[in-house]
Amino acid sequence: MFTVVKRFTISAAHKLVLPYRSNCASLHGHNWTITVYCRSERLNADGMVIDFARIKDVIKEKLDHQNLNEVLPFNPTAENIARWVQKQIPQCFKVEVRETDDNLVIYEKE
Ligand SMILES: Nc1nc2c(c(=O)[nH]1)N=C([C@H](O)[C@H](O)COP(=O)(O)OP(=O)(O)OP(=O)(O)O)CN2
Ligand SMILES: [Zn+2]
Repeated sequence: MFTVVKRFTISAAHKLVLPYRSNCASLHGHNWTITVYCRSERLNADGMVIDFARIKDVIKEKLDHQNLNEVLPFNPTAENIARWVQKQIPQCFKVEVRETDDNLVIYEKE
C-alpha cells in the first residue's frame, strides 16, 4: 500500500452563517493549510498514486483567492471544507484543514 501526502495553502475569504453571535459571521480571510492523504495499492502508468501537483491544482483552482461562500454550496466551515476536499480526489482518504495555528479539523472517509 502506498500513501501520498500533499500539503499546500489556500488564501481565501469566508463568513459563517451561525445561529449565535460570532465574529465569524463577518467576511474575513484565512490562509488555510490543507493536507491531503491519498492511498492506493497500485501505481498508475507514471508510477504514482496521484501526482502531488494534481492534488494541489484540483483544490486551488476552485478555492484559492475566492470568496468561499460564493464558490461552495454549503457553510464554509473547516469541517465542510475538509469533507469537500476529500470528495474531489478519489484516492483521498483523509484531509486536514488548518485554519490557524490553534484550529485544526481532520476528516477521514468512513
Ligand atoms: N468547529 C469550527 N469552529 C469554528 C470554525 C470552523 O470552521 N469550525 N470557524 C470559525 C471561523 O472561521 C473563525 O474565523 C476562526 O475562529 P477564530 O476566531 O480564529 O477562533 P477562536 O475564537 O478560537 O480564536 P482565538 O484567536 O483562538 O481565540 C470559528 N469556529
Ligand atoms: Zn474564519
